Amino acid sequence: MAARLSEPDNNWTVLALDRGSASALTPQYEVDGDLSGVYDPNYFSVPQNYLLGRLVRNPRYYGIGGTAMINGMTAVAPSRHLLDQLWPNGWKWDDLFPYMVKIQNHYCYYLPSSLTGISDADCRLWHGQDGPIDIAPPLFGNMSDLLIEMMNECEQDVGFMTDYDNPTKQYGCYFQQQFRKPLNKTDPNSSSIRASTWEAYLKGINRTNLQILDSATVLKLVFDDNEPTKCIGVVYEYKGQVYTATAKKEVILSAGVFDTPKLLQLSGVGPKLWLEPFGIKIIADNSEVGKNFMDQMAVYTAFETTEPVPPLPWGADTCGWLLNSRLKESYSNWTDIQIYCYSQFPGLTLDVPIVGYDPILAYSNPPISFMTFLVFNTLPDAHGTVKIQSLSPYDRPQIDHGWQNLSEYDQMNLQYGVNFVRNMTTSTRWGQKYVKQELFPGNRYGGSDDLHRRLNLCSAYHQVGTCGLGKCTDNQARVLGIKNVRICDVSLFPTQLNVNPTFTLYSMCEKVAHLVRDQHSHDPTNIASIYHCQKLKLFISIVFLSLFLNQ
Ligand SMILES: Cc1cc2nc3c(=O)[nH]c(=O)nc-3n(C[C@H](O)[C@H](O)[C@H](O)COP(=O)(O)OP(=O)(O)OC[C@H]3O[C@@H](n4cnc5c(N)ncnc54)[C@H](O)[C@@H]3O)c2cc1C
Repeated sequence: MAARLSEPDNNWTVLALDRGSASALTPQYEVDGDLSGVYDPNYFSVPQNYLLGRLVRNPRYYGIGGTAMINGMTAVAPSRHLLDQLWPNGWKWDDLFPYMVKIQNHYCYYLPSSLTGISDADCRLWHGQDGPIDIAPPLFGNMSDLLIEMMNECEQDVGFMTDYDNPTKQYGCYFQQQFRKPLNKTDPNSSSIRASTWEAYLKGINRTNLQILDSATVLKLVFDDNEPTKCIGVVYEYKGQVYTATAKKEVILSAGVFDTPKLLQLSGVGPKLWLEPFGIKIIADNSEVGKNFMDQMAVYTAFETTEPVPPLPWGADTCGWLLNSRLKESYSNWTDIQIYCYSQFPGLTLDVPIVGYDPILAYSNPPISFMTFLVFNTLPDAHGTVKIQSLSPYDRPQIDHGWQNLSEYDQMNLQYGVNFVRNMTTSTRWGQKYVKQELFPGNRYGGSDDLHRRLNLCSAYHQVGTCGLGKCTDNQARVLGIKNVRICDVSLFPTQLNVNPTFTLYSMCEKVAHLVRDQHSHDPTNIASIYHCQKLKLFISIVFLSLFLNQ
């Protein structure tokens, strides 16, 4: 957002504020692993009844680039049908698709289709080449027999997708595509780094009209004394001092699914009933701020294999499925289950104490080959809330996933996924050749899949929805009830997706940048001015983007 809005032809100045430190920009975060761990800022939920009182761990990352600096880098387009049926006008597939193309620099343009699995025609139809974000496909030429045989098995069973971004065929099994930048585009053996938004949009940019300030924590929004619903900037803390950044045009909140609703609520924008007990002056009784919180849910299974399961070339996690549980008629046009298989447990040592993952497998470091299957219910019924629990901007909000009593659908969807994995590993030719036995849950819970779920269900880390389009905002992403504040992060999702969120998020943010540009390029008050706040000249932020005008 900051990069787009500070493009020279806009003639605007932008200030990007992020509470994280500059350590994000060290080479450690350019490596491709999923770095999420106990040292990240973990946002825990309140106890969840269905989990027998366990908390849900929600890792985040503070720093420029956000949580995508520690994520699994999976790049996947959403279902065309889901957007068309469930998303508001202006945000259907045809509206977002141009931006999906705009973000991409896809490797189907640089490598032969025998390696990428994507034909030249499909490459041109579904992928972009001029965008800032590198997307690396799996390299079919460099795969082990185990993976090729899995692909063949899938092809016969549920179908294999060589390109899951092709919306005419988004069902079945796949090898993962990633936000990944090989250092030499045309060399399939090149080493590669994480293609984060930092790397894609901001690294190396030197613009006098863009200031990026890390270690700057936004405390609240500032409103005009004479026009109480008009936002005119933000208050933030930087190196122990408090400053006010005045925004000539807009503030754009991108603090994520937990902190965006928290900041709105602390600023007096949210459900009156939630804010009044804290004595907060109500600026706008927007009853949707912090509601509609949705997280995909995940359970793990593990199987002993006859040989080690290699990662894909470029080190990507191995394979996955997009499936339909057929439990809901209204979801029949898109998938509602995603299954990942990993050559081992992702973050094995990290989630163990928290999600209750089988301690025997986790701590004994078994001298055996095994693979794990992670089953996601991508579109759960369960909805929760995110609300402030104190007046301190440094406190995390109270997070309730709404996993108190899971609906029949939510439980059966997960069961369908686990049954599918069991069938794949025991009844197919591939399973009989490569899989020895179920390690987890195995008979750990006396054969009870319900207990397995209750003791192991965890977040799939795809939390969305706490200031959704068309509910909490208008369909231009402007927060209802106040002026000059827009959202651009996963809180803006009006529904869950059938897949991982960031590919869609980046496309949405490109669209939001477009909307901002459209609105203000016709604004007759587009007059030059630069504001000084104590020691700083002010412009706009990514995390809290205050749009200004240039001189
Ligand atoms: C372990 C893990 C693996 C994942 N894997 C994938 C994957 O493979 N593919 C995928 O698509 N998605 C994945 N996700 C999900 C994805 O990473 C997130 O949905 C996405 O990064 C959220 O982006 P966001 O911009 O909404 O928020 P964030 O990325 O969380 O950004 C919020 C930013 O706001 C800043 N901030 C917060 N409060 C303040 C404040 N008061 N003042 C100033 N700054 C503030 C933070 O420092 C942060 O930089 C994964 C998530 C996790 C945790």
